Amino acid sequence: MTQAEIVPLPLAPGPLTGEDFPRTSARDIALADLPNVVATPAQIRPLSDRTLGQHDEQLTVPTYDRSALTPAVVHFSVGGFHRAHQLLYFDEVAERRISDAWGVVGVGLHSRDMKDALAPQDHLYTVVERSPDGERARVVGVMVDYHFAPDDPATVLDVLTDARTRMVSLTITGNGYRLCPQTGAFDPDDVDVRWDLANTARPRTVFGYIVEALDRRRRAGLPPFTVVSCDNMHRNGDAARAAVVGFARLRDEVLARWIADRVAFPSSMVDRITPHTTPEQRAAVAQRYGVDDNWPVITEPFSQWVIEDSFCNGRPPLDLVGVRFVPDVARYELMKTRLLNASHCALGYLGSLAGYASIDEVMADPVFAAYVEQMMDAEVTPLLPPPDGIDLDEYKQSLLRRFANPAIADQLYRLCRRGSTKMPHHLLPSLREALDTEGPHALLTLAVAAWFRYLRGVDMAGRPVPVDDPKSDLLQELARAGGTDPRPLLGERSIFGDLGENPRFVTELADALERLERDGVRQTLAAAVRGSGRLRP
Ligand SMILES: NC(=O)c1ccc[n+]([C@@H]2O[C@H](COP(=O)([O-])OP(=O)(O)OC[C@H]3O[C@@H](n4cnc5c(N)ncnc54)[C@H](O)[C@@H]3O)[C@@H](O)[C@H]2O)c1
Ligand SMILES: O=P(O)(O)OC[C@@H](O)[C@@H](O)[C@H](O)[C@H](O)CO
Repeated sequence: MTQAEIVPLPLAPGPLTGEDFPRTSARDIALADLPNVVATPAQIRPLSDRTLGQHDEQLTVPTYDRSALTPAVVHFSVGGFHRAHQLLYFDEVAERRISDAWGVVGVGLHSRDMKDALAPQDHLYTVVERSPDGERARVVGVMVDYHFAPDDPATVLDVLTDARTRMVSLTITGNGYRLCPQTGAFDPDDVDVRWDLANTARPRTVFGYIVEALDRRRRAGLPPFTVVSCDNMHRNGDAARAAVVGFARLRDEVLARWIADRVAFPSSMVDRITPHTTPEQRAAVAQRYGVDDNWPVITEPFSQWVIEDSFCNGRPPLDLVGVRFVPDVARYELMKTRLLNASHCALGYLGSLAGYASIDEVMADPVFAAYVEQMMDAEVTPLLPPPDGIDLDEYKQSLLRRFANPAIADQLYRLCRRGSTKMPHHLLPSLREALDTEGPHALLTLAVAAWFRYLRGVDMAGRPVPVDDPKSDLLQELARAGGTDPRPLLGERSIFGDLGENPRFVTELADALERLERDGVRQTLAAAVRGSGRLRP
């Protein structure tokens, strides 16, 4: 294979450059045009410790001694995002010879797929960063082991109880916390929670594992580990604390108090848009880099991680590789979730109803691009706390560019999943605050209308759209029953709180639903943003 023209990778856009993933690693690679020459089947080699370095020269591989890594982090739910984000930072710590004390052990709870993919390749995998200008690929080596918990709960508990384990991190999705979105209370009646209380050595939930391991550590006189949530949720550290302590309380009040006093639950803001890997992308990675990776990850160049500086068993030296430790992460998290994640929800539902499949297609439509820019500027930004050194205009412009990145073609179905968890965290708070303060909110209301319409399971042309939500049965039934009357759905107080009792909002939402039905998505959006100067009449 030939070396394609190397062009320097622009740092991720926007004023937060200082916190972006560093580009100065010893084995840092430049963004390259896609190689023209592809590997022949004979040149494609499986990924393993033994074959490292036998792939295309553009594929950078770990240069550190993987066998020297100490397993210190246990991560629950290793999906695309964990592999594109947290593991890369830890990989960088090892690669720069900052420390070999922060190896990561992955744990899966629900599917054996990741174990089947990673175990045969010594837990190595490829991350490909793609931008419109090109891409670069890197093999990550910092994952030292992986367990599928239902196969071997005793081993997972042993690893968690091991004195070398100093941090446990989570990407278990918002639903995994079993907290009521409105009250924040832990659900003691969850069927898996009940199971875990009766089967402490064979838990099903993350909390069953964490609490049993903390109990064993307490009894053995070992210090606890820090629990770091990396899920997109408001104050995700508090959510993790509420769930862990809430679960422990159901077991043993003394243990619950020990956990509440001794365990640190820092909140974090995490950001890197990471779509699901498609079979075509896997094949392209094999052809371009000569590596047969069972499950590569495709992601964007931008990456950001801001963590509250609160650790109870040593802090990993992540500050040396671009992570920002701060006293309070709230303003970063609000900026990110209410601008990025809320926009993802809005564009996901509106774009899907209009027949689009990926967000770059949506952003290429000027009506949608103007809509989301206007929603962020006029309706969300005025409600955000003072940004403190962050240029919000630049930040929003960088979001528009990131959404429009055709090289990752982020799937709309991914953005539309779990609306019943995401809308209450990312979008409804802005809407509620705008209503309370008499602020503009027509575009946020349209996003809610689009979600309601999406829940009927078909787009505006009658084609099916996937409704992937833990509450899908109930929500779909209510959405279909209501039609353009939002009241049945708004009656779900666990999601909407008292929004359904605001007559003004109910009328506006009904009107938005009727307009979507009557005029279609594009025309409704165009009418809503016209006058902003962003869209010509
Ligand atoms: N993909 C991104 O762009 C991105 C960026 C920032 C944050 N995140 C967050 O990371 C989390 C995972 O996202 P992903 O993109 O890796 O998704 P993914 O679909 O690739 O992986 C999700 C993982 O979570 C597990 N999971 C699902 N429900 C669970 C539950 N109730 N309890 C425990 N585990 C559960 C799945 O088994 C899977 O391993 C989400 O909360 C997401 O908000 C994702
Ligand atoms: O992963 P979810 O389902 O919580 O949300 C979908 C996307 O909005 C999200 O994954 C973003 O891509 C991510 O938050 C970017 O950092």
